[in-house]
Amino acid sequence: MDLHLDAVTVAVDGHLLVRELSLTVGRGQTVGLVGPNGSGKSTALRCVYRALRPSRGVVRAGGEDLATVPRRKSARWIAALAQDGGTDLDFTVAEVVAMGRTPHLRGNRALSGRERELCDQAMAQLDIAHLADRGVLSLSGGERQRVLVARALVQEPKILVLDEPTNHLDVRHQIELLSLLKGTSLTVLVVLHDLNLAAATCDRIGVLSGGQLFAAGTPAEVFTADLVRNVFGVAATVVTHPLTGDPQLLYSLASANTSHPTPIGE
Ligand SMILES: Nc1ncnc2c1ncn2[C@@H]1O[C@H](COP(=O)(O)OP(=O)(O)OP(=O)(O)O)[C@@H](O)[C@H]1O
Repeated sequence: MDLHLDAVTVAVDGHLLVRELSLTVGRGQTVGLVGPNGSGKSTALRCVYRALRPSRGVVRAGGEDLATVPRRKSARWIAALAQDGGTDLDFTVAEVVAMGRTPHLRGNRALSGRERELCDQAMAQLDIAHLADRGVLSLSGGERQRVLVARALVQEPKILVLDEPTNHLDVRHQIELLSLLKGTSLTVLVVLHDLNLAAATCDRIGVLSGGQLFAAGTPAEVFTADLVRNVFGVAATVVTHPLTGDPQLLYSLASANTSHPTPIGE
């Protein structure tokens, strides 16, 4: 299922948080959204998983305007890992993962054998099977993050929306999660702060600055020294990864520009 943001604008209390954002994630593609803190990435994602309704513009999934799709139906299509996702209640890991099936359940129906197998598979894939009976409140940040990704996979969505999914993850789990995203046939829109991991993972990149799309294209098209300087205010050298051919950015601490770049359009 493809995902299309068409001139999405979000205004809150007179502030434009996202302006005229148009972005397409083709079926099965992984598109990364990058940009400085406060540039509107999470706000854009919230419009996709319907935590927020755009003030103007349309979000379409499979050609249908999400604003007109019943919530139960879109909950089956779209799984989200939000920045502040999770629960304050001490469910077990297995229970939280099984909650991913909620949009598919009617009444009090118990999980089928296939659904339980799906949960076990996701827990094994995210390396949390050994934590199945632990309360989620006792987990480390990275363990909890992996539980939430497993819950999203168990939902068997067509579209996966993830806001900084590598938060709290050690380097092995970051690589494992992003390899999983790269290998999946799902349509994925993911916010990432690590530009090198974004370049290695994503088919296409959208760069937000000041709530607007500053650039979009393949990682090689987008990640140039000029762009990184203009958008992030940082000097970087772009090299090609010797094994994968992906563009990778080398930074030097001495090159940090402490004056923040001016948001586009101001
Ligand atoms: N309800 C609100 N009222 C006013 N401003 C808001 C509201 N929600 C978000 N903002 C502001 O909108 C801007 C965009 O926020 P958003 O969370 O989308 O940024 P982001 O690019 O995801 O940032 P980060 O990289 O720090 O997670 C920020 O400056 C934020 O303070």
